[in-house]
Amino acid sequence: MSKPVVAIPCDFRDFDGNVWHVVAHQYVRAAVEGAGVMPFLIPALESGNDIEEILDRVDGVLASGSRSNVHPALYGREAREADGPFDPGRDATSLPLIRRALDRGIPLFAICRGIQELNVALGGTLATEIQEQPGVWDHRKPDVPDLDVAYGIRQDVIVKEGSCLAPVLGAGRVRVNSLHRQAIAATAPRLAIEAVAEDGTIEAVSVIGAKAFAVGVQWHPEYWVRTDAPSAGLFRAFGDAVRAYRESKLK
Ligand SMILES: N[C@@H](CCC(=O)NCCCC(=O)O)C(=O)O
Repeated sequence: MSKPVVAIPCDFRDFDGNVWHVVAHQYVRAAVEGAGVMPFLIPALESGNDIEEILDRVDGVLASGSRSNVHPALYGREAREADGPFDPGRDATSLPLIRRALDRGIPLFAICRGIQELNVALGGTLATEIQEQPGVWDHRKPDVPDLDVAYGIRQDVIVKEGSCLAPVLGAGRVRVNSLHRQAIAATAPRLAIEAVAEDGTIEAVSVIGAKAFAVGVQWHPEYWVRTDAPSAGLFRAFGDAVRAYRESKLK
């Protein structure tokens, strides 16, 4: 069987004097090495992407992290300068891709910005600058040049008994990394909370009644997929779901 294909929505980024459609290498590497799938990078177009045509051609969707934030207007809030940076092309691509993948039973794995997109796509809201809330830790990306340090594993999340993730990660404490300043505020009605941090931050969700694997995590399993067992387990589970979906299409 040829390798299954997974759509990864790009960011629209401005650097080196041009604008680019990009995905960070760690997500591509984890898709290839951790999930055993072929990545298909989707341009971050504010209009022009045919979501159904894309989904006709893939066996999974991987919504990656990004320093940009989902635009607050998408969850009914006024946008302030501090809520940025924004990426309307990413929003316009990723949110409909998530919604329609769920409708069509195409496996979905949403990471960091991805879990926030999943929550907003299904009607939830986000909180920003969560470290400013009483009792909430600083979950932001450490301001260091070394990515291994920035993505260093440094906090516990507690995986709920009986959750979708419990068979993959084990229920209870799991060590993860953390690089975010936003988080789920109001959880979308169709989402079940799978894991939380000790400060109450929602760290993982699953889609209630999903036809296939449909999980979002706030941390970054892609970064240590080669060496960290929980990270590898998540990508293996996603890859298995993608292969099962592809086989079901071939029947
Ligand atoms: N922008 C959102 C999501 C954070 C995220 O995806 N972080 C990974 C990228 C980190 C970086 O390169 O800066 C938030 O801040 O909550």
